[in-house]
Amino acid sequence: MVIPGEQPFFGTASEVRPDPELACRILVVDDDASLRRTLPHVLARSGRSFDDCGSVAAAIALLQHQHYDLILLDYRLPDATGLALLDWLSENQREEAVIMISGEDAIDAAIGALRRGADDYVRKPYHVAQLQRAVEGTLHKTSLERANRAMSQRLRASERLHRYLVESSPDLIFTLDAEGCFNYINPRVQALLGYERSALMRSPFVSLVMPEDMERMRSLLLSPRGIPTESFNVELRLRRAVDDKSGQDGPESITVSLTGIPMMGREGGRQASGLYGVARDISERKRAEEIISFQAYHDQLTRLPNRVLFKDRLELAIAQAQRRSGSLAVMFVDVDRFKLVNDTFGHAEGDTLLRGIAERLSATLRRGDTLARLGGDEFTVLLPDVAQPEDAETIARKILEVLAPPFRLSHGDFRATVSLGIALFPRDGNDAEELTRAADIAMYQVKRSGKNGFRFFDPDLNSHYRERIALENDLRGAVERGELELHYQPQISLHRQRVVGMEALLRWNHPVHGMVGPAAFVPVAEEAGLIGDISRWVLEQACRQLADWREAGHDELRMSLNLSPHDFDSADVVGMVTDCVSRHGLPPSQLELEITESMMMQDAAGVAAKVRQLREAGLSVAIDDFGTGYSALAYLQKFPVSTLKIDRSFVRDLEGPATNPIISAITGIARGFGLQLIAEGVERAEQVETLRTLGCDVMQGYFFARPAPAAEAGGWLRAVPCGAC
Ligand SMILES: Nc1nc2c(ncn2[C@@H]2O[C@@H]3COP(=O)(O)O[C@H]4[C@@H](O)[C@H](n5cnc6c(=O)[nH]c(N)nc65)O[C@@H]4COP(=O)(O)O[C@H]3[C@H]2O)c(=O)[nH]1
Repeated sequence: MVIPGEQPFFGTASEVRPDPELACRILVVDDDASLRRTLPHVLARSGRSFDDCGSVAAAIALLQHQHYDLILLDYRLPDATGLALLDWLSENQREEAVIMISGEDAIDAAIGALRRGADDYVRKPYHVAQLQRAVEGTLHKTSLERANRAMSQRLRASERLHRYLVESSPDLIFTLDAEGCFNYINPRVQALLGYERSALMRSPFVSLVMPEDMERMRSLLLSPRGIPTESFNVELRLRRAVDDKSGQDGPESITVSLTGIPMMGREGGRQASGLYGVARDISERKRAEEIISFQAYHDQLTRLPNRVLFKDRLELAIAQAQRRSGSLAVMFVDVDRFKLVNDTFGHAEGDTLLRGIAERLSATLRRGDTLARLGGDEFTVLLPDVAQPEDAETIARKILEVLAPPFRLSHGDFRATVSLGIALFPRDGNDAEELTRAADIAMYQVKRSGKNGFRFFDPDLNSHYRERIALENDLRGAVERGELELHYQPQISLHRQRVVGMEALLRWNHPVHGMVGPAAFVPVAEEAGLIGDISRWVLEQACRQLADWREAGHDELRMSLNLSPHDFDSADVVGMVTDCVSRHGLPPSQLELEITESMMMQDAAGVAAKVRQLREAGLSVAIDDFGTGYSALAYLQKFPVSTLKIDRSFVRDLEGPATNPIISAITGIARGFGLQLIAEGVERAEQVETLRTLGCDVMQGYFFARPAPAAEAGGWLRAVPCGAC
């Protein structure tokens, strides 16, 4: 369809109103030269201009280059009659008005002229006033005709424009009669709903409405009062035609936003004579809204309800149970050793396992139950209708059973077990939070007592675990919230009279409890699977600090930091450390990782191999509590460490020079294996003396300095802490 030009429908006043004063050109065609001279004077008016000529041929020559408003045409001309010029004008579809002036008596001449399109006929001799009247009258008439033509043209253009706008609208536009039946509908209906326009004419609008919305629309459109008299906007679903030809079924309906505007009767009555409706297809938007809302309330990985939706459902179930004095159960399910799968086989395998577990759990539960994934390896179950605790117990057993067969992962089969805690409403809590926490505590008790089982909440153990769980919850996100800090304790060489190393020691600046030591939270972090992130943070901070101190000129300084046994569970501990060291441009030997003797003894995740790789990468490795375990010597063969730290307990028991055979043995071992030796926990001057005489040079302890923030520790690099002086 051609888009009609956008002209204003109402032209300017001057365009449509006839105005005799308007500029106008008049051509006088007469062989009488004196008449040609006189007429312009006689007919002169402001805005009028005149041309003249004496023959038909001369007139045609002028008309080929010029348009006139009026021609005063003599009948008899030397080369032809004025009729010839009239013929020419008509052949050339010219719009000039013509007044034929003639000396012919015969009425036929006048009739002939008027038939051929002359607008008026003046017979010679004429009175001047007669000619003037004829001229005025003709000009007035032609200007009226012109205005009329312009108006019709605009009307046509406007009609085309409006039709175009309605017919090519992306929205469905229609009108309904007073009975709610279509009496106009634009072609868009074909594309949107698949119906022929003609098929819908005279049929009721509600026949297109889906059953879910039918009642609403029926009462809106077909109330006893008839079509509504106020505009309205509703969302509704319209039925699509079944496409038999293409065989494609497509969606059964589309969702539209319908704006209805009543068309009031012409008499200005209160009754609407029909309805003008515009329906916009909002199916896409609706679908997007549904997806967004699904994502907001569901876990992406398993597509199970998430924490928010679970809480919502639980609150609803509690309200219902309260009303009917019923009971319900909440289960907290935590996958045992999940972190091991994730760390050893990678996240993709971890995800597969979680999806598999979610599927099996879903299949075990009934329709009304809710299984949710809270995040990580934690699932919760809401059993909204349990008559007695045994019912929940039966389901818990079923869950353990259904998980028993191994899961097939690409690395091989994995037997997943879960720890499951159960809380009952109203016995263990009155609201969603209390119940979930109680189930969590019960689950935690299962974990502590060997995992792979279930347990009901036991209020006697409540307060202890509550604290513990609160700590764990606080600890989540402590890194992001910037609550962790590193303090540094100097390691001093007596011989060199300076600080040769710093041990990075973790602190948690808790918003309520203040500065918390690692002993209070590192085990919790390890159990909760949070230690990996914390260790990564410690490594990053310590390396950055060492790089700063090196830049300040302390380029021989060594940095020690503690790794958790759990860090060695992770496949990429070596990569993580070497990457961090090289990112900060540190010589690897300047970073010392402290591991404990117990880690070596367990060697569960191949600690020995990883220590070897770390050593091969040039890093230093220290045994932190050397001498506290057994068979220390045997381990030294297997673990190529670089440093032994004499445990605090031996230093504490030092009584006098050479009285401690263990320390003598350790110093001997260090010498024999070519290892560095550090005594830790040195608190008194006598201990310093004894250690010195036993051959231990590097010491660390409160005697020299307590661990302190980097700014203070930096000061010891310039002036050795006083104990060493
Ligand atoms: N009584 C006494 N104690 C002294 C003396 N000199 C130092 N200490 C304390 O002894 C601990 C030495 O650290 P550790 O044996 O590696 O033992 C550390 C280490 O095993 C662990 N830890 C510390 N920071 C981290 C860390 O970043 N990651 C991991 N995984 N564990 C850490 O927490 C343990 C305790 O750390 P802290 O509470 O900082 O306690 C530190 C330190 O403050 C002294 O003269 N007398």
